[in-house]
Amino acid sequence: MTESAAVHAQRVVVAAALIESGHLLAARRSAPADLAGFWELPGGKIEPGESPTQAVTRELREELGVEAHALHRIPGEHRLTKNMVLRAWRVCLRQGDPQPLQDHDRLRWLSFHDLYEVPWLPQDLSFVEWVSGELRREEACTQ
Ligand SMILES: Nc1nc2c([nH]c(=O)n2[C@H]2C[C@H](O)[C@@H](COP(=O)(O)OP(=O)(O)OP(=O)(O)O)O2)c(=O)[nH]1
Repeated sequence: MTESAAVHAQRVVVAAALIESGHLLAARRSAPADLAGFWELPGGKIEPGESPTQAVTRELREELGVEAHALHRIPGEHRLTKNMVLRAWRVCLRQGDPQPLQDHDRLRWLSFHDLYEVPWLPQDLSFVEWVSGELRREEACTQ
């Protein structure tokens, strides 16, 4: 890779929309100071050699102590910085009960009705909006 290509290489942050029984898992960030207290979809940066879905699985193992599987990407993306972009995946839980082991100090399972009760990071809102549509459809099917 040329020097200028390396400077412009894009780092991807993967975020997981973990949905179970009509609820989305939201995580409250504990650091850094400017993000602490805001809620997000758990995840992190893709490591060299990893696919996005492998990164989702690794991050959820590290941060929440669960085994999870990325099903498909959620449309859209958010540019975080010149070299970093946020993308999200719809994820299902395979094993375990999520715990805030790393980067977060609280977790909540949110239903369609309380999805916006927490202060989301603004950059996550388009993904939360997509999830809202999914949860509304799921709820309609179970009535
Ligand atoms: N994981 C995650 N990060 C988000 C979201 N929204 C958002 O702006 N970010 C930002 C916060 C951070 O600047 C960056 C991801 O950093 P991170 O600290 O979670 O990444 P990481 O687990 O790989 O940790 P590290 O390499 O920085 O130690 O993306 C989101 O929904 N999930």
